[in-house]
Amino acid sequence: MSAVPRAVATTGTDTAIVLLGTGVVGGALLRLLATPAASTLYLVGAANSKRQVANARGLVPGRVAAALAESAAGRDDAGLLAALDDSGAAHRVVVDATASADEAARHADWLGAGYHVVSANKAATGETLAAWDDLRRAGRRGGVLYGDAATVGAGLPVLSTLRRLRDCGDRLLALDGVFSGSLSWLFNQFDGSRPFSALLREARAFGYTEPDPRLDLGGADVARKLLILARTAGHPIDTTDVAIESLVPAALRDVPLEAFLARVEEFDADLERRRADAAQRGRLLRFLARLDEHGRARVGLTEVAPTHPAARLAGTDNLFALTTHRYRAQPLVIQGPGAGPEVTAQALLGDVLALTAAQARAGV
Ligand SMILES: NC(=O)C1=CN([C@@H]2O[C@H](COP(=O)(O)OP(=O)(O)OC[C@H]3O[C@@H](n4cnc5c(N)ncnc54)[C@H](O)[C@@H]3O)[C@@H](O)[C@H]2O)C=CC1
Ligand SMILES: N[C@@H](CC=O)C(=O)O
Repeated sequence: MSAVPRAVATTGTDTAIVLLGTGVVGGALLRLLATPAASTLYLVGAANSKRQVANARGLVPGRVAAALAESAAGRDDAGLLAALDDSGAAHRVVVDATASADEAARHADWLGAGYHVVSANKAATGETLAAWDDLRRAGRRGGVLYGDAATVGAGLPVLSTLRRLRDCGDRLLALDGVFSGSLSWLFNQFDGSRPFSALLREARAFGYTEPDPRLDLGGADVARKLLILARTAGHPIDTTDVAIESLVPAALRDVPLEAFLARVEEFDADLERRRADAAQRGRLLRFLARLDEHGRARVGLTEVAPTHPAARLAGTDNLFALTTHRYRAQPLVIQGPGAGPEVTAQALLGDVLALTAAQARAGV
């Protein structure tokens, strides 16, 4: 068990956290928790899908992976929440770095019970409008905050910008761009020199894709981000309002993940044909998202000219073009890496630090 007594007693102003998910993003957050930037935080619990460790006096982030491997199998969120309660910390935070719909469905309960939630998991805010509304009500009831910076653009300052514009009375008119780091990377590389399937395997190895890459390739991950952005901007749109083009061949949509991963070559023929056809017209393929002035939303593969802003992205770059009432002659554009462990973990840490600071300012 990787527990060490904390060096000092709780001051009443510090922050205890439990971390759900110790994969690509959660693992990077554990590394960040060992840096001076996180010196006011202490980790009292961590879990993967099968095991958990908890100690109200604190865990050593660098020893969590080994402690999980040594622990008995079994998961129970109640044990992790008990560690938060027993910690005596002023601020108790659940960090969700899973892609689990079950954990996402618990966010509202945690908020209602007075735990702050910081999430990279989009399944809570990016699915039904009813779930979105529930979260907001629960946060108000519990008097706590919800950190969502990691859910869009892997922490690029998009949601914070939309909130600021909205606070100033500005209104989002349209939203355009590339909202997926993995799809950006894939189509930035896909020039016919290597099969799409080989690139997909590489993107997964880099940690850019969702645990199940069909969420990316099927457009659902981009649609979730579009919904989160639109709702944050005050447009109450629901999942059924987004037209989604899936790139996943019908035969691969419902097979188990392992079978899907063994058959990704089935993407190659169709995508290579689409790429070559576009190239003949002097155009490139990009996976774009758009919300127009009439509230119509679409995500899908689009042919763009080489001069299109999406054609000039590199790496995992995301691009968000926000056309608002006050930015209507030219959109406000935010661009930068939109996937990857370090930037996403930093977004989670930034949210934990920001909510602690906000509570301190409010005298909580
Ligand atoms: N990889 C990236 O660049 C980005 C990822 N995200 C989001 O971060 C989340 C995690 O992504 P990755 O770290 O890439 O996935 P991953 O597959 O590497 O890690 C997921 C982790 O969650 C754990 N897990 C699954 N169900 C759990 C449960 N019920 N309780 C506790 N742990 C559970 C798994 O055991 C694993 O440790 C996803 O929601 C993803 O959308 C967000 C922005 C960027
Ligand atoms: N799989 C996602 C990761 C970040 O949300 C993406 O590709 O953008």
